[in-house]
Amino acid sequence: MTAYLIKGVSVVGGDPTDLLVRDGVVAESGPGLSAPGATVLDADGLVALPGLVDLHTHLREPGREDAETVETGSRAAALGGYTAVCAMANTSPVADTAGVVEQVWRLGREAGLVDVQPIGAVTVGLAGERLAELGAMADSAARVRIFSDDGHCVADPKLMRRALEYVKAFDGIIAQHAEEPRLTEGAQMHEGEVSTRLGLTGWPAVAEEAIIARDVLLAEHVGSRLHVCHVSTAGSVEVLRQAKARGIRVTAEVTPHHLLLTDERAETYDPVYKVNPPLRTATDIAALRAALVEGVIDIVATDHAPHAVEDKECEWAYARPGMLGLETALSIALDVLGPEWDLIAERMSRAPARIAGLDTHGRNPAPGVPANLTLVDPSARRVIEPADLASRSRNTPYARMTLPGRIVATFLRGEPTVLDGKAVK
Ligand SMILES: NC(=O)N[C@@H](CC(=O)O)C(=O)O
Repeated sequence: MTAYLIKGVSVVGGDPTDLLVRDGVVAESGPGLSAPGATVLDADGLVALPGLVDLHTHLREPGREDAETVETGSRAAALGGYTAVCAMANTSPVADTAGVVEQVWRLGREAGLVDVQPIGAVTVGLAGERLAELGAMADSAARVRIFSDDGHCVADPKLMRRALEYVKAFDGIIAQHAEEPRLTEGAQMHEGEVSTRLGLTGWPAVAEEAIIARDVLLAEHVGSRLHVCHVSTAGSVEVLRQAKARGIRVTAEVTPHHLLLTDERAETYDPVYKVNPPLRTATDIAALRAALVEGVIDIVATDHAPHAVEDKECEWAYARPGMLGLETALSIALDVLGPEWDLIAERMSRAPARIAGLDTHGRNPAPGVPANLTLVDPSARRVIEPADLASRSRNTPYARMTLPGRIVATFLRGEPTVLDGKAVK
């Protein structure tokens, strides 16, 4: 196994130092290290972060390998600075059995570019009618701890209660896609001034907030762990703030796109901006950013949602919701938060690793820590070219935008998955 001596790197924003990566761990750190035989990487001006961890990735395999595979999504993740991703269950077949979650887990190991931790479905076929085999998925080789019907809300309160009760036995989590379906029938975008002007059916903020309010109370009642996917409204932030103040065991994520883009993008009628939950208003964005800094929202998660060309390049009403995220997330975080490295490390690596129970991830590079880390050039600026992305899909909302920051290298257990900004395999 090659050793790597990373020279002059700022670890999570600290003073420049050297890191020796050997045998899968950070073996030594400190200024002026030497290591005969090690490959030297000049990291002058670069920042080392713990490898990013994405709690919300759609890898599309099995079923829609034309949009993404475990391998192409893993490569996109590594290029984005990630060392672990949690793969959502809305595949075809749905990841609602031990067999399917083990298949996804095994494909992740074979690709070997990031650790792929499957999420299991809450209900059979995501149909919202009866619980999937949560225990069998938890006991499987994939050791599933997070369950989600993402793409669909677990709308039935009794089923949601049962799911929360069931996973409590093994300290599992229900990750809810908070959308009261009766309030979003036919919805095409955020309900507000822009939807009225465009004449598109709206997805009101209350459809999200009502489910979060219900679910935090259910989680409190049952004493179980709830995670709220892709929080998108200022009102949701207030519900979460109150829930946390009451000591309810709830965590929440926000996506990069909900931190940056508003519903005015729909004026272009370009379906690349169609997403669930929809892009909201500048007021919502301000509240989400503040909540992320404050910790009311725990993490940034990408909701990387690749879609094939025919599912995206069509009329707005027929386009699938969702946008790419893995290869641009860190740049958006830098743009939105500035070079707040400890905050970025916490919200994009340490906290998601803790929530998901991924013990070998989410630790600042230091002697003895598994070498899951990424090196960022904060001074670089890059123009996003969809054709250059490693994802099999092209539905990035940031096409031709100039964004700050570039991932120079990513290490998974001491082995580079990305070097010089390029995937190693
Ligand atoms: N976030 C999205 O807009 N899309 C998700 C599922 C979903 O939440 O609708 C997808 O799987 O494509």
